[in-house]
Parts: sequence; structure tokens; C-alpha cells
Amino acid sequence: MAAWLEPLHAQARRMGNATLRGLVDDDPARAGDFSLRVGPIHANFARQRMDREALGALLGVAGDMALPVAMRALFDGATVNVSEQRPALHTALRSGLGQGEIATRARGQARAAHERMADSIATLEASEVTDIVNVGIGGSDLGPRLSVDALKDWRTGRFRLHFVGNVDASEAGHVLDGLDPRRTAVVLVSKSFGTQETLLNGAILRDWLGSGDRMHAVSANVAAAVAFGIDPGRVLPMWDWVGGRYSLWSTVGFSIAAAIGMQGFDGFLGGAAEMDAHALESPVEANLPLRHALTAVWNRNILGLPTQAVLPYDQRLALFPAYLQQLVMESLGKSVRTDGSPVATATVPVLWGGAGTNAQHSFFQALHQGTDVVPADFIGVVHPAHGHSGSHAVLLANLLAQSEALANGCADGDPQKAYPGNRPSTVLLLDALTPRSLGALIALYEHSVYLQATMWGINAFDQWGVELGKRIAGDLLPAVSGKGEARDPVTRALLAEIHGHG
Ligand SMILES: O=P(O)(O)OC[C@H]1O[C@H](O)[C@H](O)[C@@H](O)[C@@H]1O
Repeated sequence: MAAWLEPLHAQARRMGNATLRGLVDDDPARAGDFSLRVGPIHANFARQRMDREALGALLGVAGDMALPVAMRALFDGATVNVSEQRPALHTALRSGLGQGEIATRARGQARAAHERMADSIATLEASEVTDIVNVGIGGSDLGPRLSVDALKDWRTGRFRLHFVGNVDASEAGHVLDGLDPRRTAVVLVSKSFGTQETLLNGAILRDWLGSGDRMHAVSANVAAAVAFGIDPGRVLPMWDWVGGRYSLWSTVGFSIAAAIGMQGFDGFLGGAAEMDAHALESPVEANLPLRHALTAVWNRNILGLPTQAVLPYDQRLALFPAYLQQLVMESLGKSVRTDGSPVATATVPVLWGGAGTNAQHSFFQALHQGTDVVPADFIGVVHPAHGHSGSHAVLLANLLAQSEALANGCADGDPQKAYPGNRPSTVLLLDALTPRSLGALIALYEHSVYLQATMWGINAFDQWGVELGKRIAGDLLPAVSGKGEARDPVTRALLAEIHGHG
């Protein structure tokens, strides 16, 4: 076991069987004290299973592990992505806090690309284009898809936005159905410009458009985009110093900017910048991303909870769990430390979730009475963008009720009807869902992920685990197409079945 976890385990032992209900009842100030506010986000951690002393120990660990120093290193462009020998400068895309040459150069590149993106969008706005299709996958899809959906109340209405990610061509087919190629622009987003799915979908879209005039690209591999047939004037750059799943702040956010306008996009960047300044400059005891990360580590390593649920009580944030699955599970799904040695702690929890109240009618049963305790992040929005205050009151009442029910449980003489309670959750409340608050929310999770990775000694910015499957798929392609044999016997049997139906 990692030595830094020992004092935390000692805290858990000291707390013994303390329950959430007991913690709140015994410490009347806790409900308010265990909360933090950053700009448009209020966070309440009172329903996490740690008392003040345990929290103090966690904050002590944060200091001992020099987490504030690690945060500064991220902003300044240290080589935090060790296996690929790169910095991870997503903060340079939105805030001016990074010091030194590397961060300054990145900011300059980001600014120039941002201006070019604004020009491209202005040109499209002045054209007859009515629809824009974002073609990309993973980090080149999830962030833009989430943000365009979440900010639907902030859309300028100038364009309809569409997304094609899956190599399952039925997605492209269904998206294109009803679109007019003469009034549609395509933006092919791929950091590497080597992603099979995106290149195949890109080719489908290129053929469908029938002209390269409305074909744009975003890539760190400009040469490959040009070789694909995209006019160099319509290829917007990104860079190896920004990770795909951290890239929506860059030109990868083209579809977001097209949807909500450059002013809205700048508000989005501004919200993230606000969280950046807070993450970098606030003391450990008042630092929201740090508290979020420490809570995650406490739940994973000390309480041994294997999964984490994210429950947005806002239909516009329904894609947030899917977005976070990449951010959290690609970043933290590692079993070796940056030096290659095995980790001495459990790392990534399985992250899952869904929008409330719908999820209450599907998997909440398991949250309340299942054998695994699942810590949850509830995300609520105080002011809706609609006028149905009655519905909104019901939505918020349900959010509050679920967090309360999970924590407090309910005894019953009939064991079928008893709720054990003591199930932890954090409540995040956004004043309203705006570009600014969404930017701040995403940046909160980004920083939390980085801090968790730092505590575990792992690299949050590589994803070698996705390569093997891609390689095998490449090797199997001839066999799937009936031009060869698979080596693996199970795959061979499955191929026989597939071909038997051919
Ligand atoms: O943007 P691209 O280079 O096309 O990459 C798209 C995605 O594919 C990769 O396999 C990675 O797992 C993701 O982190 C990445 O975002």
C-alpha cells in the first residue's frame, strides 16, 4: 500500500462506523462549512463520509504531495505527459496564467488559431450554409457534442449542428438524410488525422458534398488533412501539446463556436479560465478541484468504492456522463506509474451515470439497495432557461431528495423495504447553465482528474491502452472481408458464424 494512504486509513479506522446522518447531526455547521463556491458553481461535500479531522488529514496529504506545485507545473508547460514527452497545455487555450516560454508560445499559437477559427465561422455565416456536420470521434467528438447540446439555449440559431462519430455508417447515413449538400459544411476534426473512423466518415462526407469548398478540418497533422483533399486555407491547426480529451477549448470547438457564436465561445473559455485561476491560486482548504480530487481518492482508495456515478439533473447535460467517461477513464485508467512501476493503489473508478429524473426510473434502485455503494456527483441548475417553474421545482426537489435518501436511508421492519443509507454524494449547483458555467464545470473535472493522477503517480495524458484493439482490428480486416484466416480460435469461430450468414 502506498505510504501516503496510511494516515488516511488511520482516519477511516478512527471514524469507525460513523454514518453520514451522524456526521451531519453531530456537527451542525458541517452542512454549510463543507461547501465551496467558485464563480457560478456551488459545491457541497457535506454528504461525503469524512469528518473534519479526516478532511484535515486529506488536505495535509495534498500539501505533503505538493499538489499546488504540480498544478503550477501543468500551467507552465512541464512535461507532464511523460510517455509522449509533452506538456498538456489545455489551460493555455483559455487563460494567461502559465509562465515561461513554453506556455507563452502555446498561448500565441492558440490565439492565432482562435482568430482563424473566428474568420472561418464568419465566412460560413455570410454564406448560404445552414448545416454543419462535425466528423470526429473521442476527444474530437464528445466535448463538442456535449457542449452544443448543453448550450442549446445559447445557440445563435444561424446553423444546425450535427455529429458523425461512429464508423457504423448508419450514423452518417441518418445524419445526412434530409441535409442538402449545397448548404452543408463539414468540419473534419482529428488531432492525428490518422483515426480510421474519422477518415472513413470523412471520405463518405467528401463524396456526398461533391465539392471541397465546404470541407474544413481541424488537425495537428495539417499535411495529412491537405493530402486528404482539404484546402490548406480551411485547415485549422491544433497541437501535440493539447490532449484530445482536453481539446474542446481549441479549434476542436469549431462546432461549439459555430453554434453559440464567438462571443458565446469566449464566455465558455472565460468560465474555464475562472476555474483555472481558482485551481492555481486558491489555498488547499478552499480549492474546489482539489477537494473534488481528494474526495475521489478517499472514496476509491480508503472506502474502496469501485465506481462513481455522475447524475446531472438537467436534460441538457444528459451527455455529460459520456463526456466524463473519456476524460476520467482514459486519463486515469492506468495500472503503472509514470516510471513504469506498478501502482500501489487502486486507480480509476468505473464512471457511469445518466440524467435525472429519468435515471431514477432505471438504475437508482441499485444505488439505494444494491450491494455496492456508489458515490455520486449530483449536478443541478438553479435557474432554468424556461418558464415552467413548477416542473423545475419538481426537478430540484428530486435531486435534493435522492441525495438525502442515499445518505440517510430509512429503516423498515420489512427488509425488502429498508434503505441502508450512508451512501455518499456531492451536490454541484450551477447558478444557470451558461457557456461560462459549463466551461467552469468541465475545467473543474479536468483539474480534479489531473490532481488524482498526480496523487496516484500516473500519466493523465496518454492512452496506450486503446492501441492494441486498433492493431488487432487492422490485422483482422482481411479475414473479416473473407480474404484470410484469423489466428485466434474464438475469433475464427465467430468469423465462421458471420460468414455463414454472408
Ligand atoms: O482526434 P483524433 O486524433 O482523431 O483522435 C480521436 C480519439 O482517438 C484515440 O483513439 C484516443 O483514444 C482518443 O483520446 C482520441 O480523442
